[in-house]
Amino acid sequence: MTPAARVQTAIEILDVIAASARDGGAPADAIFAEAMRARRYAGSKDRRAIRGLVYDTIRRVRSVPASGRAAMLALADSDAQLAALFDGASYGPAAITADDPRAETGLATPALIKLFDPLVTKAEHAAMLARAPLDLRANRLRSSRDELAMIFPDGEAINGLTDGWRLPGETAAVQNPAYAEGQFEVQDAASQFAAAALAADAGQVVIDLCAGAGGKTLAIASATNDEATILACDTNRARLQQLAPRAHRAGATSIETLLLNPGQERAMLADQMGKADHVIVDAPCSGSGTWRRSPELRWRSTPARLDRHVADQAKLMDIGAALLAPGGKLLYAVCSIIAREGRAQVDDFLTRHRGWTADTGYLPGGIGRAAGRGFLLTPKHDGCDGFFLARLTAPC
Ligand SMILES: C[S@@+](CC[C@H](N)C(=O)[O-])C[C@H]1O[C@@H](n2cnc3c(N)ncnc32)[C@H](O)[C@@H]1O
Repeated sequence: MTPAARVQTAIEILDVIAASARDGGAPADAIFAEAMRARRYAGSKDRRAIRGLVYDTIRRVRSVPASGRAAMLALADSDAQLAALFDGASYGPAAITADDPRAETGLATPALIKLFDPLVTKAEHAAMLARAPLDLRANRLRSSRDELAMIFPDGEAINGLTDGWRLPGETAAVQNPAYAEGQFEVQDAASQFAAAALAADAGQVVIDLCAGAGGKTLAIASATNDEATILACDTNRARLQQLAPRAHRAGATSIETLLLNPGQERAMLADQMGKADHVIVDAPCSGSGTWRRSPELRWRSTPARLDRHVADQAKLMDIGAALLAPGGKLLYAVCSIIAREGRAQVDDFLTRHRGWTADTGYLPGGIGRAAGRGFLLTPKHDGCDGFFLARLTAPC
């Protein structure tokens, strides 16, 4: 493909990504993969170049653009070589005209930035879109961080994490046979801190209320030497179904799964009420802490979607609280830096639930900053995804 044809292809893919972001459809990665399947004539160099153009554009444009072309032109405005490819050649983009619209650039819209936690000042913004490293978590049931260090000598330990091993972002770690052998999982440091903050012990009952594909469930099984009783729940069948093969690979046998029907969570969990030692609510959220990995989430953010997340989070925290035995611990976690999903959510919970207390001291020294009655981790301060955590103790 000519360089101009690659640009035009990237524009067409961006059109689909933008439409999907507006409608809440498939994520950018899936759209890109599908677009490449449909263009078998594109070689690996073409694919790499197109991917670079698509993601550089998404990083540059702050909200869903009117068109792929308007988005690409916003990138071309700061790249003369790219702008020169808009020359009207066949298969390339049409020449730039005086009234060609541009998408707006930046981290996020001013309205969205206003919703950030006060700790997320302007000095934090650049890191929120910087390229992320690849973090691994050694599975103690099959391996150790020292073994990962031998397999991936280019990596480094992660401050505060016994099992974490950090690699350059482009490392194809999952192609290493050690992955199929269950020696490690790919898991951002923030999620590893969250699972460790639960501090569950062997013999205890743990409920992971929003287990998804089980990232944190597996970390808990590893940390408890597979000797806790873990119930992993989710309303998303496709995600939850991924947990059994992952647990098998990891050698974890202490996990049961329960697919919940939305709206019937309490009834379906009736047998478990008041019994758990620990509940983790890793709630659905804006994902605003993960923009460096999924920059197109900025394009998906709307006030209505945020309102829905905030309502779901409150509901799930209340269910989590009801599942706990007296004195049990609720770990609330969201990969978000938006105050309504973090500190404000916890304040509201503590207003609704008298007698509960907010814990401290569950993060390693130097990790996270107090954000109300929880803690906020950010890419700049902590070198991981943006994450809000709060550990709350039920009255005895
Ligand atoms: C942030 S993700 C969880 C990620 C997962 N814990 C991990 O570590 O990989 C949030 C999950 O909440 C689930 N969810 C949404 N509403 C739910 C509900 N009412 N009950 C249980 N799970 C729900 C979503 O399907 C999604 O998998």
